[in-house]
Amino acid sequence: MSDQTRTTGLIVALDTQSPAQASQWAQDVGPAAGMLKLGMEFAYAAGFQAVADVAGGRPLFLDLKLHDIPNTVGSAVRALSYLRPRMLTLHAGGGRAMMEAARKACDEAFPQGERPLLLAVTVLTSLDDQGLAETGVEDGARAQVLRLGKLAVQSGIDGLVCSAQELSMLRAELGDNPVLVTPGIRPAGAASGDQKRTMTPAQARDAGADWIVVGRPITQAADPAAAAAAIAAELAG
Ligand SMILES: O=c1ccn([C@@H]2O[C@H](COP(=O)(O)O)[C@@H](O)[C@H]2O)c(=O)[nH]1
Repeated sequence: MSDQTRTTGLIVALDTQSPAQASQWAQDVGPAAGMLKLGMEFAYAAGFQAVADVAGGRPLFLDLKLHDIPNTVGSAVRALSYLRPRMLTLHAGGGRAMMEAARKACDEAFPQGERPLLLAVTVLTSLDDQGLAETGVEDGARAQVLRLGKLAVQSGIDGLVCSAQELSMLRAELGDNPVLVTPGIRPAGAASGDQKRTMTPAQARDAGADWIVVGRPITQAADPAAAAAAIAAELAG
């Protein structure tokens, strides 16, 4: 069922170790990308000054998936505050105290009205039920996403990273407020690669995504600009 009041934006994942390549992709995708995502691969290889340079003032989704003891995660959030990301990720599996520490650090370290949205990663989209069972979670991805999603919201987290397959369940259980961001998006016919819980851009939009995250289907396309424009058009259609 399509939610006519919600608009779904495109976040492009700039997964590379090269600042020149990331900048080129950022330029290629232009305004089709409502946000640019830079994560572990880029930050570890190129450094955080390069993160700021590539974002260049455009809205930054800093996808570092923080996961450590509360004191360390809180300190990391404070240390990252100079980058002024629009969204910042941490793992919900770090637990209530860790998520509360991240939220407290955000409230203290960012100027009023400028704190990033904190997003909790529930179950990675590269995991199916079988892969998740190997980690000891035996009642499936949907149950775990809902459990962690509820915990994250109770802990002061603004939104969730989940697969589009869980969107309708989360909207029914948690309502309109949490910002729901879905990677694992594949246009019809695109290779899934290591992603297990996938949906198309239009399916994710209709299920209630605020943002979809797309990397390789854009960055590895022969024409990244055209690939991004096609996905933006699918979302708008
Ligand atoms: O559960 C998650 C959380 C984050 N990601 C990130 O999204 C992109 C997806 O890239 P594709 O090339 O479109 O598969 C990537 O940067 C991941 O780190 C995710 O895929 N799943």
